[in-house]
Amino acid sequence: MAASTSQHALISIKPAAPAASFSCGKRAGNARFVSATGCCPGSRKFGLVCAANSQSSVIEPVHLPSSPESGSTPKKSGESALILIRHGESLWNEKNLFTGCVDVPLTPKGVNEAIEAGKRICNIPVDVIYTSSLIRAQMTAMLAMMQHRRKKVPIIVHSESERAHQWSQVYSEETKKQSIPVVTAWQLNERMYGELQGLNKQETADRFGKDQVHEWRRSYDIPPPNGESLEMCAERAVSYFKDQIVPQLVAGKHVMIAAHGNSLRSIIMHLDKLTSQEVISLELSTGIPMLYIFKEGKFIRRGSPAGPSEAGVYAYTKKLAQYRQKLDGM
Ligand SMILES: O=C(O)[C@H](O)COP(=O)(O)O
Repeated sequence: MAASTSQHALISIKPAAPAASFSCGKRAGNARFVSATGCCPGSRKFGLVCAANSQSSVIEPVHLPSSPESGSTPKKSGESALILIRHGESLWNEKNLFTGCVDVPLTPKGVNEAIEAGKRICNIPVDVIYTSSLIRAQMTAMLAMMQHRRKKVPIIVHSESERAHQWSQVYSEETKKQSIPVVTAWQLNERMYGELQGLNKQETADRFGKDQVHEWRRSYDIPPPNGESLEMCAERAVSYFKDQIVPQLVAGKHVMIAAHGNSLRSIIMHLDKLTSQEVISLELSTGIPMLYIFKEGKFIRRGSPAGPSEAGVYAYTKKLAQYRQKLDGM
């Protein structure tokens, strides 16, 4: 199997390994997730506190935005929207370099992708945004939200120190209603690509063989040299999703996650119950939003909203259609 690029498909399941068939909602086979048991040393590196210590920064955003009167989102509606978006093209995507946890910004094309992604989701409610601690995901989230018709202001929640937290408080309830908290979490970072970080993907394939490089890039449990496998990435990303993000959805909050090819692959693997064989073929394009509806404890995949007026998304759920009508009336 040739090393595949992840640039051309929204969320495509390619015919990869023999007998790997994809069916949405199929039970997981040998996919397994282990809860993170401690703080990643990387949390210090990124200047962020670990999940266990950052409860307030994650929980607090629930109080920040909106009430139904503010044109925001219905509470306890029994369903919530979950938007996943891989960051737009980065400078190292453009150069075809392994990036991992190296913190590089978007290219102009990536900026455009983020803006276009924002247009696709501009009618879908968002109450809280989660991004990784990396600038390419944060830029994508911000640029996308600039397109939203509700025109709320995304505000990064700073939790790196008590002072940063205190000094970024907002003292107007009205202003808070017009804001969307943006929670940054290292757990959503791209998989750490180890000694491949900074290497050219094509040159690496030429040197080590394309099968070896494909195994490093797409297998579930084989890590690149001194890096994280998808399984290791899932241990932190899926644990964070379950511990911090699912409670928001359960509380009726609509959530957007801007993250990375592999941290999102691990979350999608969990949501769609893909097996470790099936996930090999899962590819995510840069800057394409994907919508899930969380209802009665289940995640229903709705694909990618094709545009701001895509009928299917709004026809599918009454609540989204009502939200859209409200925006039309504003
Ligand atoms: O970290 C990277 O290089 C990319 O964001 C993802 O790379 P991959 O498609 O090789 O996993």
